[in-house]
Amino acid sequence: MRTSIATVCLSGTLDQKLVAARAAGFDGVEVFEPDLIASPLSPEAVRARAEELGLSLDLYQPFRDFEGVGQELLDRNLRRAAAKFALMHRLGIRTMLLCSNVATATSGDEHLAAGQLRQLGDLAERFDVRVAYEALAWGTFVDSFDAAARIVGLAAHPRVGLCLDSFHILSKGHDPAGIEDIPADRIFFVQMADAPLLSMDALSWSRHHRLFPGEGDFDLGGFMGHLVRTGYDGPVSLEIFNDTFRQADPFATAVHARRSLRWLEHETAVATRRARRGSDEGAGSTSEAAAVPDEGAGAHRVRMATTLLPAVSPPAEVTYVELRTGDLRELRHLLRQLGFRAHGAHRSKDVELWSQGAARIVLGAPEAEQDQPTVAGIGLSVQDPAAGADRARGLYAPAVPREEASGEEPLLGVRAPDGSEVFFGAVRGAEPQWVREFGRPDDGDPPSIERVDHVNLAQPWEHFDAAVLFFHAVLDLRTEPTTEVAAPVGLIRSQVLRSSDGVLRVALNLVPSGASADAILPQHVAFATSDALSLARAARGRGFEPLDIPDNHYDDLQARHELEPGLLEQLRELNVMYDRDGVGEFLHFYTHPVGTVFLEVVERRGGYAGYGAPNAPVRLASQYRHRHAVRQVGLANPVAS
Ligand SMILES: O=C(O)c1ccc(O)c(O)c1
Ligand SMILES: [Mg+2]
Repeated sequence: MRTSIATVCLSGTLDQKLVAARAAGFDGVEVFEPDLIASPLSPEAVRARAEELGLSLDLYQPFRDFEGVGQELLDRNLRRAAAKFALMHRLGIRTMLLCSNVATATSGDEHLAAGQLRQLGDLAERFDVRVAYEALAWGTFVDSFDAAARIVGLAAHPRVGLCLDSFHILSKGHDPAGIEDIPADRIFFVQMADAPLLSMDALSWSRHHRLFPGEGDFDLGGFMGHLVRTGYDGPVSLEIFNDTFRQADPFATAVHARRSLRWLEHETAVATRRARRGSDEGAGSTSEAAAVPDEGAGAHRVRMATTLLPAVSPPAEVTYVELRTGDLRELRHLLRQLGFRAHGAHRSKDVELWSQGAARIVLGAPEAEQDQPTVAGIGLSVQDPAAGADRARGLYAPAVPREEASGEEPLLGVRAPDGSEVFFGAVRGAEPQWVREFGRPDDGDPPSIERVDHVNLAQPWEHFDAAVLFFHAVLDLRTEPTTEVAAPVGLIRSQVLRSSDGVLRVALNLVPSGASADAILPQHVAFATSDALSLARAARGRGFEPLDIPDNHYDDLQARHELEPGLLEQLRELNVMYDRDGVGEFLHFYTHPVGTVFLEVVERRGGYAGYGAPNAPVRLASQYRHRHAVRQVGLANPVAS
């Protein structure tokens, strides 16, 4: 699959955009006109730069408001087009994008538009270029790909074809299956964009909220399946108008973009194979060959070569979560109060292990000087660790180097966009083999915590969407609807992703921009228990002081849920929070924050599937007060050590 990216997706200068696109491995770019106009590089210099980098310049865009106009304006539009065709000639670009008219069209007559496009085609022929007509979702008369396809069909000019943009088609709810009726040689260009389902006007949605494939709500794998069945074999390009990516580092965004297309290529390979299942070929090979036999007259012919990624290795267990901080004393203290046992130090690495049931916390010092604790990594056991790591690396996730002394279990690590690590290890009986590389656990009460329930990772604004894509593409975690939580420092956007069986649940939180200095970064590990109240009581017996929850919360709970008085009093006494959904109940309590990290204990009763979202504002306000109080008295949290 040939890949391309519109320069509008990236921040920086035109030259930086070209270098970033190449560095991320794109084959080509779409030159967005404002980027060229603002550049000090001549068109010839841009062409030379692209050649030097080994990038093709696939498209010049956009040309606007051409068709459906009166004769006088048409003449002017043709002169305007001639100037741009001459410019394209200097750039060495063969295809121009023409957006359907949103401003000057006075007629919706498709024969009139087609005749005008035919004249544009004649002009394009003189400059040896071609025109790809794209229906914008907010076009005055032409706002659907089938209308654009009819007009292109009527124009019947070899230099006039279509640009298909998934956003304009899917945002309007149009059925992309109709793409299969378009002759492949009429599809000149394809732009892929994802987006969250929002209720707003299409123009604002398109200009500000597009996302890279795999990050939004559109079925782009299905879209691509229709596309490849036409026989289209041209570039598949990304055109993502998005306020965040316009500000983020272009090199990071380009890698992120490339990962999204690699994922989409895989989904396309899957969709193509699924459509052809039952036919004899394809089942075993990983490459969807370009030369699929023609299945007779009228049959769709797949020509695009798409390659599968190694299969997802679904997590069988979260084997550990790694926390790093310069001062481990407070975390040790909290773990002990919650009933964890210390295994002591690793035999060759500078980390220590704490465990309870199958919940394991690895504590270590930060890689670089850093005072705030962080959730630094997640360990997973999977059936095929090598395949899991290969898939991640196939999706451009950097490998994390790790040394193993002889006899130690190999773990394969990759780095997520925010720098945290995901390690793959083998599934082995009751306990991972590496546990024995630490000391034997000290004595303690029988475990009340069973395992890690979920991990909550704070994401800086520029990594949030990349992290969603990373966890979705690498581990096939599925997104749940995003929620917004009101905190004293601003609105926190939260996105939960989970494996189909719920073994791995990751909640990503978008830290409000500008709030970082004083914000409680919502980063934590939650442990599952079958009896939160007993655990809270036992912890209190070990001196544990939970995060204090205001009485108002309990009064509100009572009003909403009419709890049995006995339960309500226990919740209130132990600072345990409560929620209920259609199927079950949720009891949960928190430690106070240690810097930016805290711990949570959760009990899911009767299949409760959520995370206590209604309680999050209360919890965030308590954490904020705690932090504020700590600051005011200028003390670290009391530590008995
Ligand atoms: O928002 C726009 O104007 C615009 C321009 C060019 C495109 O390809 C597109 O999809 C939208
Ligand atoms: Mg477009």
